Amino acid sequence: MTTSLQELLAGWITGQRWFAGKGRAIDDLSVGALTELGQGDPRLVHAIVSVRQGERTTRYQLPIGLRTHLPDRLKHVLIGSCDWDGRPVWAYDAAHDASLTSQLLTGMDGELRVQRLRFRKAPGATIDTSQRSLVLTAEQSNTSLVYGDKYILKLFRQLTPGLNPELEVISALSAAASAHVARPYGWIETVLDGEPTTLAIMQEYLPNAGEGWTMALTSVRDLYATAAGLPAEDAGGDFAAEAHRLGVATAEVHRELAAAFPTGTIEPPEIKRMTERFRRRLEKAIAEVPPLAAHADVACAAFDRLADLDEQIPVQRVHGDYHLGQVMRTTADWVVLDFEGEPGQPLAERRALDSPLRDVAGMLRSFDYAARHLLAGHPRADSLEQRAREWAERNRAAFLAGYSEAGGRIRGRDAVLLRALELAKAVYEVVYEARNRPSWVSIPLAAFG
Ligand SMILES: Nc1ncnc2c1ncn2[C@@H]1O[C@H](COP(=O)(O)OP(=O)(O)O)[C@@H](O)[C@H]1O
Ligand SMILES: O=P(O)(O)O[C@H]1O[C@H](CO)[C@@H](O[C@H]2O[C@H](CO)[C@@H](O)[C@H](O)[C@H]2O)[C@H](O)[C@H]1O
Repeated sequence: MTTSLQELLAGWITGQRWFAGKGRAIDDLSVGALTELGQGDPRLVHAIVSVRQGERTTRYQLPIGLRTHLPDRLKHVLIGSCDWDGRPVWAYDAAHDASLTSQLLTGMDGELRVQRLRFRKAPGATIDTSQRSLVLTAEQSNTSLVYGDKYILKLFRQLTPGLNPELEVISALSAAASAHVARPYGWIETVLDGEPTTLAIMQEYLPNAGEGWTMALTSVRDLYATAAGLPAEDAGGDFAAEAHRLGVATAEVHRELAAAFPTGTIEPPEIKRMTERFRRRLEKAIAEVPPLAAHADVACAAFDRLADLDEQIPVQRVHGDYHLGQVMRTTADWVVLDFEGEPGQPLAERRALDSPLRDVAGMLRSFDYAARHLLAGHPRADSLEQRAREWAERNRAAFLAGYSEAGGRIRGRDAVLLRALELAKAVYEVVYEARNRPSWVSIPLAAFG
């Protein structure tokens, strides 16, 4: 008896890093759309599957490879054996097969349409279809393929109907000649629930760039290793000049976003509603992570002060999930990645206008994270606490100075909004860490001190 592709997928999908419903049984897996992207051997098939677990149904995108003979190099991504067109074949995760992923490049270059799949090329782009792909090992909720040193293609695994905010933003900023985004080359889309839905985005790959988070940690490590008493500015690997430059880049990105998309203001009654939302999230977070209760008064005091703010707040499109892991330093400047907004939020919310200070708050929190995350389990944690504080303060101040000097607005009572946004982000982080990295919960908890 042969196993159906459906049965194979149900057994395989739960073990994938990007599968969001780990730990819960699958009640049903159905293949919603199956598109053959070729006829040969190997052959590429694009599947969209719906996975029902209890009340929740989630759709995932799967590029599946089919071969009659499976080479050793693909055995680690085997899904199983099934019948296809009356013949037994091996099915495997095609993201790892460069001889099949090249079809994604040629598809975009030729603006291919197959059934409901539509391959698109960015205006004015030329795609070099000879590039071969490798899967990025740090894959998390999505799968990224790097083609040579030219392109990076992000395949969204979990699908949400609608235009992806990332594509919308990088297309607009790239058209406005921004120095702070990696230019788009193409994308793949389909229609889900009647809405055009982005399946993958291909951007320029930044081959010699350093990740902001890694660079910041290198600096923190240097400071920890420096003799006590030596000020941060005299320790090797000081990051403050980079933090300042990042502040400048952030203000420029905000200016570009404000020029490319609508802007507005929110009035005091809406500000009150916003603080009520913050309070509700705090209550839910406390129910999930009880140690947060000890800090509730600090957060509530900040939210109260915001609720009393009797002035308008300017709003515009923002990044929405801004932190050091989302920025890369090229030899020329800082480049911002991943304009997708906060994962897990509905698309409408992720595209909604917001205060640019929300991004500023996100990055300020990230400096605190970088300073403290090496403390967990460190034998000299107590004595290094002061150094961590010093590093965070120095880089937060440099970032804010760069942001203001480049025209980013932080004046008057903006500090009240910034503080409330920082603590709202810390509440989000407490829940995020409790779910994903429980040993890190102490980092956002320290934000309420
Ligand atoms: N244009 C790029 N050039 C080089 N590396 C990139 C580029 N875009 C992303 N990366 C690398 O891929 C990682 C994940 O990218 P990101 O867009 O944040 O994906 P995810 O949504 O899965 O977190 C980044 O941290 C970075 O190391
Ligand atoms: O996966 P994304 O990059 O979209 O963002 C999520 O994961 C981030 C962690 O990787 C998380 O950020 C938190 O940890 C960072 C260090 O790893 C730190 O710099 C951030 O300040 C902190 O919020 C992010 O919140 C989450 O949405």
